Amino acid sequence: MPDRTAVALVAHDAKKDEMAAFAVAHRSVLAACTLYATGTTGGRVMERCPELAITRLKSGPLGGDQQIGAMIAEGRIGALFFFVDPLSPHPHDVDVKALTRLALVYDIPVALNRATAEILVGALARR
Ligand SMILES: O=C(CO)COP(=O)(O)O
Repeated sequence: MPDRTAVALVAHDAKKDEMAAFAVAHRSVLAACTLYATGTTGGRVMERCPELAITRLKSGPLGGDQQIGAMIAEGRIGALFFFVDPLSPHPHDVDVKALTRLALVYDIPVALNRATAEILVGALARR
């Protein structure tokens, strides 16, 4: 069983402002979770929410997406918030695909956009 209290935050560059705003809006729910993030996303969220303890992994293009994917495979992540930019090319597109694929393989809740994230964070709040 995945660690249901552990949450990963990932956002493409064009979605980082949205991820930071999402974290601000739901900081109390997120504070009750064990938080992991890819490097730049984690930095941006911590700028806005310095009270959140976030373990920052490598930046996505440098392996951070793969690190989170490996944690999912190990049962160490219970939910993934991954704000995807569908309108830009990404040099590490294969890593992005691998991360979302592993989230499906291990059947963890995944929010790929803000609308779904609002629903998922509500579910986390009720746990
Ligand atoms: O590239 C990413 C997702 O694919 C996210 O990585 P950063 O948070 O380091 O920008």
